Amino acid sequence: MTESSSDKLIEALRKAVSRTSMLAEGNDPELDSVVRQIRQVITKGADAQEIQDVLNNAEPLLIKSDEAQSSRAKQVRSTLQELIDLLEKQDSKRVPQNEKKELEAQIRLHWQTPSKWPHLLKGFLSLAEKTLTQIESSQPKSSLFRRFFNRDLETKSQKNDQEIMIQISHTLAGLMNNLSLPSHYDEDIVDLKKALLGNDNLQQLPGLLDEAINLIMIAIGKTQESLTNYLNQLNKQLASINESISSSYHSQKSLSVSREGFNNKLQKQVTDTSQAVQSANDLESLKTLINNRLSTISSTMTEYKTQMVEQEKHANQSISLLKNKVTRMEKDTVSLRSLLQEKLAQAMTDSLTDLPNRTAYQDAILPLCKIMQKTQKPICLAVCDIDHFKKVNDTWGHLAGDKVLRLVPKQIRSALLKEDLMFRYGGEEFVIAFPDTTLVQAIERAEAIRLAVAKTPFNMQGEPVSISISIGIAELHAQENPESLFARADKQLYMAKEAGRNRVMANK
Ligand SMILES: Nc1nc2c(ncn2[C@@H]2O[C@H](COP(=O)(O)OP(=O)(O)OP(=O)(O)O)[C@@H](O)[C@H]2O)c(=O)[nH]1
Repeated sequence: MTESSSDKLIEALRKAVSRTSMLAEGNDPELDSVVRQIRQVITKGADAQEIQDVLNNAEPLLIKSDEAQSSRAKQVRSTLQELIDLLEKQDSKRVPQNEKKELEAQIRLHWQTPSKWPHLLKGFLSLAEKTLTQIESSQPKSSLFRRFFNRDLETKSQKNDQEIMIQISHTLAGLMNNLSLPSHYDEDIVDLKKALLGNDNLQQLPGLLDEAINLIMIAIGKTQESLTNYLNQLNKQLASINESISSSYHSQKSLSVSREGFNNKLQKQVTDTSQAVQSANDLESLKTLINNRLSTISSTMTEYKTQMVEQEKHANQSISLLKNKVTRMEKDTVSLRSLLQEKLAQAMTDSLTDLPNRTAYQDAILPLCKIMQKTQKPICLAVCDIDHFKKVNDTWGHLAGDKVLRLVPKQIRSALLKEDLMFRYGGEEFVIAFPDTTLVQAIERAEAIRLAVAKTPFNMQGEPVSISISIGIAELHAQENPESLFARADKQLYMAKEAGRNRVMANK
């Protein structure tokens, strides 16, 4: 995993966790589907960009849900306060002030924490009981507490009590409206609301209050279960980030000390987070804990990134130096190679005729013969020599001789196929290789060459001069080497000269 994608992933996870309280609720079907999507993306180990995209889509819903939760919390706070006020209305002197102040302090502290709502409601229940007990002891005949549990005859004070009870019931019913529970609890809520609103029996109030608390507990319980699953997945994600970084660290041994420190640090942070998640037991503290942990991990990552950027800078500088050196070396090699090729070509080329020279012949003839032998194709060699060339030099001068040496190969070439290879073997001697050519075909070709030269009108200092060539030919035998082939062809040339020149002789 690269640093930037790790950063992105950390950022995405941070965002996800900052919404943990909403993600865990699972009460809004629309939000539920988004939450499921987010979890799937995280569980399958998608990359940071994918997670980011899903979270971005979820953002408006999460904000909406966040606002809904905040308004529910406000509703809970005002409901509890209304319930306390109702008790006070009954008989302010009978409400135990210490307990009341304690309960109000608890409400101020915890009204925003859903997991504390049942606790706050129980606090109210206990305050109500204490208040009513005191009323009972001071008014034994018309005890509200007694009437709470035993149907009594209607009295003036009972009337008052019933009014208060109705108000309490309505207040609780209002709270039920705002209690966000999964849809399969809808029926329970409706039943409870009906019971609360239609209730004229004081005795049933504590039971209804308990039922309300139970429903809240169910909501909170579900939230905690979802949150625990979510955090477990999150924890696995953190461990996998750690593993990726750790394996990436191991694969780059050169960046040793700083990376080792970073790796240990990160590993410890992830382990700590894992342990802390296990031991945390309420939503709010889990949310804060994960946020803090991720923030620490994020800073470690940033620190690591800075170090890596620095190291990368150094590495880039070295690489760039190395690259320049290699480029220079490559350029040198290219120019050296072309110089070498040039020299080699020069060494292989005859400067007077521009034909491949004897060295080139020796380089080419062996592989050529081998290929022909291997493929069982015929190959013939012709050795050509200008007749009485010494006389040309002697009569017309060396420059005229050079001119003849340049013109004769051109005439020879005119009678060759493009596959045929011609070399200046030395002095006034040329060698021609006829690949894939039988002796009969080669003799025909040589005859054409001889004629082409003989027919060419050479002109020396304004005088027409006849030039001819003699040719000796041999065909390569199976297993024969090029030296032997040349020797047989050369022998035929000698015989052609002996026979009177301007002729082709072949070793049949
Ligand atoms: N102008 C010129 N003459 C060359 C060159 N190379 C070799 N020669 C001359 O070619 C001549 C070859 O002579 P010989 O081998 O005796 O040949 P030849 O007797 O004249 O003729 P044949 O008996 O028919 O082969 C010599 O005089 C060499 O000096 C060259 O590059 N330029």
